[in-house]
Amino acid sequence: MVLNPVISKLSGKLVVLASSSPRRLEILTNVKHLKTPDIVIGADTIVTIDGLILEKPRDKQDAYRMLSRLSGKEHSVCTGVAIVLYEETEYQTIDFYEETRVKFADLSETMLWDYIDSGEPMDKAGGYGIQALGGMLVEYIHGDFLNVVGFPLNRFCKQLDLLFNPELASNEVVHTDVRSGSAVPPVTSRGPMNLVIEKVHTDDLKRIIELMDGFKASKALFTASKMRVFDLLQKRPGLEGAEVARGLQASLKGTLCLLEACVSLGLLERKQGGVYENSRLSQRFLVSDSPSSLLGYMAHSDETVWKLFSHLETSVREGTNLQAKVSAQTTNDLFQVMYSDDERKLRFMKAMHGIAEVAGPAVITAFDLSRFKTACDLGGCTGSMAHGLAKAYPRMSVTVYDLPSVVELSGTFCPPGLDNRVSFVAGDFFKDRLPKADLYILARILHDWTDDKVHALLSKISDACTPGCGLLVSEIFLDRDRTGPSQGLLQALGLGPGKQRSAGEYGALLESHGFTVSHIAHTDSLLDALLCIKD
Ligand SMILES: C[S@@+](CC[C@H](N)C(=O)[O-])C[C@H]1O[C@@H](n2cnc3c(N)ncnc32)[C@H](O)[C@@H]1O
Repeated sequence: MVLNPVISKLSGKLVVLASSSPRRLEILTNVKHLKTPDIVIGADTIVTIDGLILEKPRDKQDAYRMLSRLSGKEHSVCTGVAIVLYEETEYQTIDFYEETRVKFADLSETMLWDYIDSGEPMDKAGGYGIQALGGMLVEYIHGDFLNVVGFPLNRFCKQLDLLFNPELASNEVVHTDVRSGSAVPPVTSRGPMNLVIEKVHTDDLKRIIELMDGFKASKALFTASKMRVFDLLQKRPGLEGAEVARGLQASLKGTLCLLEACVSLGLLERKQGGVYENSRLSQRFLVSDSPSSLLGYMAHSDETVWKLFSHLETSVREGTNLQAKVSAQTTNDLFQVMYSDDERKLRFMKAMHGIAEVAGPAVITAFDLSRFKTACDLGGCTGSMAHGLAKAYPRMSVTVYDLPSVVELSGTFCPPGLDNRVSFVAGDFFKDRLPKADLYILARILHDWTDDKVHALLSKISDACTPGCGLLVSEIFLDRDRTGPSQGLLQALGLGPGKQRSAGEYGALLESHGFTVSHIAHTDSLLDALLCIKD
């Protein structure tokens, strides 16, 4: 096909590219000169692999997750394009998508991080740009190269050809939607230019509103969880709104609003006949008897964290920690504050248990720990991680070490059958002698403490270790430049005296106590992990 005659159909017309992508703008402006307003072209590109859609990475960690998922595999790049053509009082829409298969080479950690640190992945679907540095990640492609860059020019021209030369239309399937101005009067009365909402603006607007409304979504989730909406619908799927209201002993109007909000958030589904069912998400995380239930974490977030965050401004202004703000206690030990109330303590333990059950398996299996025969999980709380370790490593015995008031309640969380290899020891890891072990674990411990306290604890662990002993640290690792992940940076806002750190910062602390970092794993789960060995 000779492209130029087709594309020249656009000259003399003002074409609005409804996309913020500079790459699409470049592809289109290279082939035509834009003048009068008649056509809007919208396009968006996604990358898909193993049934997952990868859009633009939120932050470096997200880019890392995407690129390591793509490493060594073939994936699809799909660009959807919509062309809206205005002619007098009518407009016509054509939409299509183009798919290109791309195979990535096996990427080393260094290559991945060098590429992420170049900053290139951040505004690109799938986290790479094939036209620039990202080209070095690619082994081969099948299909249109420009489609991977962001705009399938060849297919676009074919569609224009069909549009301007309909007599040449082949059997190709084109979705065309012609509407008359009289059918949609408000549209035509405003004129075509008013219809052009730049995608960049709508995306930005959506993002900012989403952030502003974040608290409403959280509170709707907390409330539905607290009122056991998901448990009710798990037991009795397919209830109507009025039946749910009766089951919850709540008002019909309020219940319907809550159910509809939950549908919009993907927590519930409304089926034919207007009945409600749990979505996959709520079946997995919001039902009490699910093994991955996060209801405990939800209650802690609602009852404790939510209240703390209502003091955020004061804490930022005064530099005080949020815990101290609400409790009026002078101690810097947030656990003394947290555990001063039994109900709050149990809620906290349930929260820790829920997260450990969900995120623990990725940490436990991030490295081969089979050479360690005894482990001690310092601050191991309910023993969730310890039971996971004992299950994953059948020759390992694990001691859970935590404060006496925690150990006295941890029995209620124990799964049956494994108790002989998991034991609990009560003590204070800053003051008391640590149990002997080949492997020590600090899961979500160090972020709660200042550097001084971290040094004190690491020094005790180092003294308890013989050469070859391991220490596994699991935390949310911040990116090297502290620009993400936001989950870690938001957690830092609610911390007491503690601090979020990068893997490099943890490594430096550990090395100052005679440990050598052996492996770092950025898991796809909530927590990352670092394994180091005593010199
Ligand atoms: C944030 S939680 C993490 C729990 C668990 N490691 C996990 O990942 O689910 C911190 C734990 O450290 C324990 N802890 C705090 N101070 C302690 C101390 N001085 N000695 C022993 N354990 C302590 C707390 O009781 C709590 O269980």
